[in-house]
Order: sequence, then C-alpha cells, then structure tokens
Amino acid sequence: MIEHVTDRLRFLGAFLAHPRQVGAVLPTSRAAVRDMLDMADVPAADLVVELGAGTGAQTQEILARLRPGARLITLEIDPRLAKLLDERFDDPRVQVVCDSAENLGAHLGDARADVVVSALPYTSLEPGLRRRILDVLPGAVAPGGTTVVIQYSPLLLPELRKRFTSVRWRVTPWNVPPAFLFACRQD
Ligand SMILES: C[S@@+](CC[C@H](N)C(=O)[O-])C[C@H]1O[C@@H](n2cnc3c(N)ncnc32)[C@H](O)[C@@H]1O
Repeated sequence: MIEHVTDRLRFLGAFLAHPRQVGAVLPTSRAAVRDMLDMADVPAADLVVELGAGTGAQTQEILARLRPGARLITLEIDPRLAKLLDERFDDPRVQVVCDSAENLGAHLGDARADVVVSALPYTSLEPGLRRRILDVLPGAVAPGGTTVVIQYSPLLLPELRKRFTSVRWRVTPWNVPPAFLFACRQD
C-alpha cells in the first residue's frame, strides 16, 4: 500500500518534471496491464522488451508471466526511474537500460523480441522522435511475435497500420483515463 502511494507520487513528480515525456499523471492500473499483456503470449516468450517502464507497472506483471530462463530488456529514459527499476526488480531475467527507445537496436544486437510491450506516450513526443521509435518497432520483433501498445486515444492506429500487417485493438475501461490497447503483428 505504501509502495503504491509512493509510486504514484514518484510518477507524478516525473510527470511534473517532463510532462510530454511521461504523458500520464498516474501509472497504468493493474487491470489495464493484465488486459494489455493478455493480447500477447508472454509465457511462451524467450525475450520480451519493455519500452517506457516508469515505476514498473508492466514490468511486475511481465515478470509474473515470464518463464524461468527467459529475458526481459526494459528501457526507461528517465535516470531516476531507471535506478528505481533496477533496485526494485532484483531478478536475473531483467536488464534495465537507461536509454531512449529509438536506440533499441543497439541493445538487442542480433536478437529479436517475441513480445514488445510499449507504454510510450507517442502522441505527446516530438514528431521526429515518435517516428524514429515507431520505425524501430517492426524490426525489433521476431517472426510471429507481437508488439502491444497502450495509448489514451486511437490517434496512433494509422501509424501502426503503416508498419504492421495486422493491428487488433480494444479499449480497457479499467484505467484512469480508459486506455486503447493495440496488438500489432507481421503476419
Ligand atoms: C506513460 S509512462 C508509462 C509508465 C509505465 N509503463 C506505466 O504504464 O505505468 C511513459 C514512460 O515512458 C518513458 N519514456 C518517454 N520517452 C521515452 C523514450 N524515448 N525511451 C524510453 N522511455 C521513454 C517515460 O519516462 C515514462 O516513464
């Protein structure tokens, strides 16, 4: 409970410092995280990538679903949040990287993710940065893999459709505000 309240305050602090970079005043709710991860097969994955981990709302649930021996690479651009994640998730499967999602390729090397989980605030990012990150996504996923994206509006849908052959979407009402969830694949 105390951790929950502290996380909300930390998250709000990060938002006040960098509103366009954080793009939300509250972490994603547990119910919305579950709805989002239900759109991909995390338990079957060898490698999951998380973009924009914040205080770890998705990280925690990804780890709960990830099998022993699989890996999670978590990118977070805010050094204070990255440090918090590193301290919080003392798990040999996780690698927390403090870097921008546009540089994902450098951290993947030859590997490809089976699942990419993105909570980046695309619509509030500077357009050039948004495009560079979106352009990285299709090549970061292994054949048959899924990229799941959470947003607060459907505005990103055309951009995702340009880059993936199949985009399923739904709304989860169990979040403040209600969120749009997208599952993108190259079929
Ligand atoms: C809306 S918050 C989501 C946080 C958390 N995943 C959640 O759902 O509660 C977006 C996060 O993305 C991070 N972020 C923004 N731009 C980024 C970038 N270019 N690369 C990596 N992380 C970024 C922000 O610092 C923030 O923690």
